[in-house]
Amino acid sequence: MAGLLSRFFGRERKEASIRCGAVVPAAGSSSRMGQDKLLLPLDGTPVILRTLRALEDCPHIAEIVVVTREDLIVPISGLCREAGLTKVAKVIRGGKTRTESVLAGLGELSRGIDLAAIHDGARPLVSQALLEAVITRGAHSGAAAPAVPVKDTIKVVREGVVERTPDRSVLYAVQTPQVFQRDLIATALKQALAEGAALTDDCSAVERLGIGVAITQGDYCNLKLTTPEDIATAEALLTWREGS
Ligand SMILES: Nc1ccn([C@@H]2O[C@H](COP(=O)(O)OP(=O)(O)OP(=O)(O)O)[C@@H](O)[C@H]2O)c(=O)n1
Ligand SMILES: C[C@](O)(CO)[C@H](O)COP(=O)(O)O
Repeated sequence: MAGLLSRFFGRERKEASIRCGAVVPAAGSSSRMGQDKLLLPLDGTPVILRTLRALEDCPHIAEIVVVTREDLIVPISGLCREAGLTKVAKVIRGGKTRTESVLAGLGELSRGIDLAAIHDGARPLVSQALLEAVITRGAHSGAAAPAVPVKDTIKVVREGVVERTPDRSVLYAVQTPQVFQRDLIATALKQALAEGAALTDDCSAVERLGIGVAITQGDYCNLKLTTPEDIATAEALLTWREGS
């Protein structure tokens, strides 16, 4: 493990020199939303455009690779062009699973970019403060993710019956972007794929290697649009943020 850590985290970085590539998985099927969520207008602006604008505005991000479905390549490329986004280098086809989509995107980042921020296309409300914190931490520690403490009491339920109630004080809901040394996350995801592990986030691949992921402060506003009521929540959050 010490060998792995020194191989991936060996070099100290200075904040000024951070050059991060963003990979945006956007190749999902929106099955829980019931309609294609990435092109849905949120206060008049398509979800994916809000997500990409937030990444474009972050000074640490040098380039963006969007990974999407075949049928969305043209519409998303068009939106980026019309909006004048200059950091979106490629819009490519994704895979059957999120892990495959992320791996495809990592492979398309330019040579010389050795830090990757993986951010869901479906998280359009990510703030500049959150991006700054997690990218800086990822650059220093090799693996970082934003998270928020869970607010509800969580139950482990099997066959409709509560099995146990985990201690809430150690439970966090993890968000994106998740930021990693590029070789580390590529190696971790390839290994997870080869071993047939079904992952719901990218940190899990790194955790499987026994490597710690640092947690930075997440934001309850950085919600992932998953089910229909999330759209109404996101619209309300936008209005609330503009007023504050
Ligand atoms: N094969 C896949 C599956 C998901 N994603 C992306 O991963 C992010 C998080 O996934 P989720 O919100 O679950 O999106 P969907 O997979 O579209 O949703 P669902 O599971 O309800 O179908 C989304 O931006 C989604 O487009 C991807 O790039 N490739
Ligand atoms: C990566 C993620 O957004 C972290 O919260 C989340 O795990 C994606 O999960 P989903 O099953 O694709 O909704």
